[in-house]
Amino acid sequence: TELSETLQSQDVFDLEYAADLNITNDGSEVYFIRHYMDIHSDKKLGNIWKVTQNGELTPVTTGKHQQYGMALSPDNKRLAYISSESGNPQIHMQWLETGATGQMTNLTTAPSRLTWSADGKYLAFQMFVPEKATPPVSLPGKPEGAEWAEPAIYIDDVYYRFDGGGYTKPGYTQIFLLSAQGGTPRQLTFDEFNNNGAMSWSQDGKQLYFSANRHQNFRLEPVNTDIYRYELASGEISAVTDRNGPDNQPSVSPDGRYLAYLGYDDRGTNYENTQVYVRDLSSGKTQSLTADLDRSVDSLHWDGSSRGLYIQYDDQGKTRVAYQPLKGKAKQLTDKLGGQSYGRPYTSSEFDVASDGTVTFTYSAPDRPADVGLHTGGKDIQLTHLNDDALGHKTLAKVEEFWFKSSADGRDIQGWIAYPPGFDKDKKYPMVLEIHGGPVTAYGPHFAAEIQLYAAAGYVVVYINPRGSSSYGEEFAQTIHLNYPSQDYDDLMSAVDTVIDKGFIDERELFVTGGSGGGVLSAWIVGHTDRFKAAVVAKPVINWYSFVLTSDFYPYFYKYWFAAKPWEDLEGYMQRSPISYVGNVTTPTMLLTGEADYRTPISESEQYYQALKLQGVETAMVRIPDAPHGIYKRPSNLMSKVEYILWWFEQYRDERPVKN
Ligand SMILES: CSCC[C@H](NC=O)C(=O)N[C@@H](C)C(=O)N[C@@H](CO)C(=O)O
Repeated sequence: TELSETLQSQDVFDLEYAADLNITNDGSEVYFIRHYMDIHSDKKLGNIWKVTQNGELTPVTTGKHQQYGMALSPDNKRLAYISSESGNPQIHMQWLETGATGQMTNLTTAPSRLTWSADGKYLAFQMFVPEKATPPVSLPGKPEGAEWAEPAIYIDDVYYRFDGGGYTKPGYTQIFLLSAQGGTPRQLTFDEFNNNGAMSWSQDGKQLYFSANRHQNFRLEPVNTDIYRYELASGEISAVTDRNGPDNQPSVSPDGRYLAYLGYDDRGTNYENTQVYVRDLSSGKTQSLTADLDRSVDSLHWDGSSRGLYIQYDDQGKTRVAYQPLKGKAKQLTDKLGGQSYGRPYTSSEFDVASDGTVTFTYSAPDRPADVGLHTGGKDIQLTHLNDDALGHKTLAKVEEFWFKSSADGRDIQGWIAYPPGFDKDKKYPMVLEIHGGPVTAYGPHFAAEIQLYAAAGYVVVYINPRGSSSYGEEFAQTIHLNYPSQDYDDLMSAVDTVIDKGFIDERELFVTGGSGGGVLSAWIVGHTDRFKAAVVAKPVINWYSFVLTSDFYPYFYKYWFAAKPWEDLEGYMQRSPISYVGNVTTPTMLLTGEADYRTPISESEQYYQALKLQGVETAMVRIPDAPHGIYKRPSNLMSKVEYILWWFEQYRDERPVKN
């Protein structure tokens, strides 16, 4: 295969994908955000497009903007969305019959969660309301015009920085009401809670349901959200749910009788199945519809007749939509969802449903990021082909599923092999083992620029869902509760052995990389075996003690991933930390992390780098300036990541290019 016909790292700027799918009531049209990568700003931008059932595409908005958060009005005549075209994010509206568009707000911070009332007269939305920060100290004696250093920053909140959001400012997210005619939004909530979960109106418009964590100790009980009811007439807020555990995504049925929501009883483990609950709003009687599913439901939409719900959940690396009636068994509709996580092959998708039951969803294929798909008449139809222009003439890696037994206990584990373009089974290839993070997430047969680029460089790429991954049920995910890393290491090694046994891998040319939880496991691997020629450990946790005390979401991590606080169980923390095994490492190991990663802070990578230096192991550190945990979010950072990983591996290939 000619090199020009395979994927090159700069091609990531040509990728597009669909998001924010909104289907019209009659199912004839789907509005969606067509995301694209802007090579000048190095950012993902997006405009609204419309696609009909026969695949006819029309632009709805245009311009180099970030447009998102789209919500089609109940009568399908207007489209509300958030756009940054005036310089900062504002609510905009388009009247679809005339194409007239208006900026509806002049807000000082970014709006989110646009939610139409059933009569189309109002939009509820949320916005952060800053509070005045008064530093406890002010310096005396500054002469007029003097240029002193920036003032010291005083912090006293539990959450003082968030990955991807930077250092926090004092204040809370509040709920607002905007007339669909525009004008001044009215603030509905004022208290010292983040009223920031999903919202749903009662059908008569008198109440607004929302989810939030409004417990006094909410900062240290990070997953204990509940559903609340806001009375528009009085401003009164009352709790609808009250259990220990998350309750979110409230959704009132079209006939106004029921409230559906998602949640689980918090048993303090690393994972519980998220179930669908339905409450009869007059009797208060509540039932779980998915207690027997043994999968986590990620989203739901009511059937137009209020007789059941369409639900989305991950299953063995794929994402499904099923119809779950209020009484009786679920009916599977499609398993073709995915494609929104275009860097690595995580499950990531969304769907919407028309009144007649036509389902639109993000259509996944291993060789394309998310397109718009439709499920109608029992069939799946791919409505858009957003990347055929950029990728259609390229030879991409074929992705093949395989199952194998883990050497630890014979457990069945699922994985995928991505074959280099022009693959010949009679030749021997180098292998890259690529490991996902989470750790409770799932990879699947979805497009991933990183996997495709390693394959385009000539590697057979192997990725699996080791024990602890989601999409296989509660027992599988809980296997690593207080036990990570553990036999997931054996699962990974068994995958390598299984693929070697197929006969086309050069056993001397094994490489390993992984990010975040996958960084933990790749560092664990080099501390436990020397069978890999080189490794790249991306954005890892190296030392659980320091991770819990530097990561943004620390009240969660110490509580759900460990039996005690770090100082109460030093031995347990260190026994599970890759740093404890650095003395065994001989594999050349490079670190790669964003400097603004507040999830797995770069200090984790620095510890390993310095330890490897002290050990005399070949190492290097790649720091990506300003990049948060999601390194891939700026296309050039995704390019840097892949180019550095491939470069590091090439240094240790037998027939390698001359080292510069
Ligand atoms: C309820 S927060 C749990 C942590 C969170 N899990 C979801 O992915 C997380 O951020 N984990 C990181 C340590 C991690 O491994 N992230 C993965 C997957 O998102 C990554 O590849 O970045």
